[in-house]
Amino acid sequence: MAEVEAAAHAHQQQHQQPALVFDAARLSGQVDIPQQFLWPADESPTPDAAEELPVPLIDLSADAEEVIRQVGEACQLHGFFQVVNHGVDTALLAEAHRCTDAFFTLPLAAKQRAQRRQGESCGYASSFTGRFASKLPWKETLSFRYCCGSEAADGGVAGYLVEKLGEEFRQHGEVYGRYCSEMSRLSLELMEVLGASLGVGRAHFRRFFEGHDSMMRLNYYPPCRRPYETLGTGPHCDPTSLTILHQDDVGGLQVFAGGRWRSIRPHAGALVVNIGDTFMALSNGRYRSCLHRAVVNSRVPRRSLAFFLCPEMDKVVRPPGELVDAHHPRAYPDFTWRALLDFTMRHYRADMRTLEAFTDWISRHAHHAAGIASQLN
Ligand SMILES: C=C1C[C@]23C[C@@]1(O)CC[C@H]2[C@@]12CC[C@H](O)[C@@](C)(C(=O)O1)[C@H]2[C@@H]3C(=O)O
Ligand SMILES: O=C(O)CCC(=O)C(=O)O
Ligand SMILES: [Fe+2]
Repeated sequence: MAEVEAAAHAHQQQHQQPALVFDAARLSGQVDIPQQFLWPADESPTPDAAEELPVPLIDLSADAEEVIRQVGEACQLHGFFQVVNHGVDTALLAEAHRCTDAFFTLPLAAKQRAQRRQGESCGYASSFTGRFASKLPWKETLSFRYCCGSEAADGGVAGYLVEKLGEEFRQHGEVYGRYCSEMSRLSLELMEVLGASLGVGRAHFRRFFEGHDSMMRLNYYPPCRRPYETLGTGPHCDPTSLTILHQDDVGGLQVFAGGRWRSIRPHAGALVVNIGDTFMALSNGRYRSCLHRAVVNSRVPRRSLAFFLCPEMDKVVRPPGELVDAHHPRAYPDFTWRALLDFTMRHYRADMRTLEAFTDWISRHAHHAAGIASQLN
């Protein structure tokens, strides 16, 4: 069994506790919550509303040079920006949120039909109770794969939902399938902008991500009576390449920038985009993957829809030659997304140091740990 999951399991056995289940319908109303959900004081959110982070709202229909400049500036600073006029129908956004509500308000047993199995990244996870022994996130998630190279036009999304939840979820699966296709289109467009802003041309990263093997995660944060001692999503950098997030109007996303936590206020119709660790490596460290988290509140549930662009599993992650020179030596070794995903699923709880820890791990465990069959750099 993998270390992080084994830790939770061993902890439960050692203390003779029954396996912890995050039954949101029950826990939401309780003041007395299991200690596994309580975060240490130095990591928990402060009651004073975090000040807002000024994240540029980039109009994708504006002048191309201006878009490239704004994206480049944000990515060098903290790696977060928002986009409007992105071409994603607001009715589709609303529909995806409705389907998300319908799923998470089902009885626990019905959601558990899609239970994520140990070592897998897809399926229903109620707070990762089987995976971590402490600092549990106050949320439920449903994750599935969107495979751009798949024969199915929807990347296999509807088929997955029907397989796990039954025929009555086909229509929801089709909605998420359309949503993912739109995210796929938008993320490839953004890859062109990122390539242009890094001076390697529009085609480079678009080509790299053609046939991508991505992931969609629906996050559902129930209200919590102890919002200043819990966290919806703990501090982490996304290990993936590019994240496109749509948050509802509740608010809760915070970014650690300029030495403090600041919030990204919801903006109707806007999508929040951030650079992940894998793109930070592809840009040879030029663009930043930034620490972020989600806080919860005592009043209302919060939803967010996250699309994580990921390369094909065995594609070698290596920056283009133009980004490597005497002043900019290689910041990270070659690796595959399969190896980094495996590292975060089995050996390391994602945080702000994931990429450094992964680099150390590769150097300590021979180069096959990077997923590269024949070359070391
Ligand atoms: C509280 C947490 C949520 C998270 C696990 C974590 O401890 C901090 C990292 C988060 C992260 C980031 C990478 C993956 O997206 C994820 C599924 C994981 O394994 O670690 C998430 C977890 C999450 O989103 O709930
Ligand atoms: O819900 C949010 O606003 C953030 C979620 C997140 O960071 C993630 O799913 O990786
Ligand atoms: Fe994230």
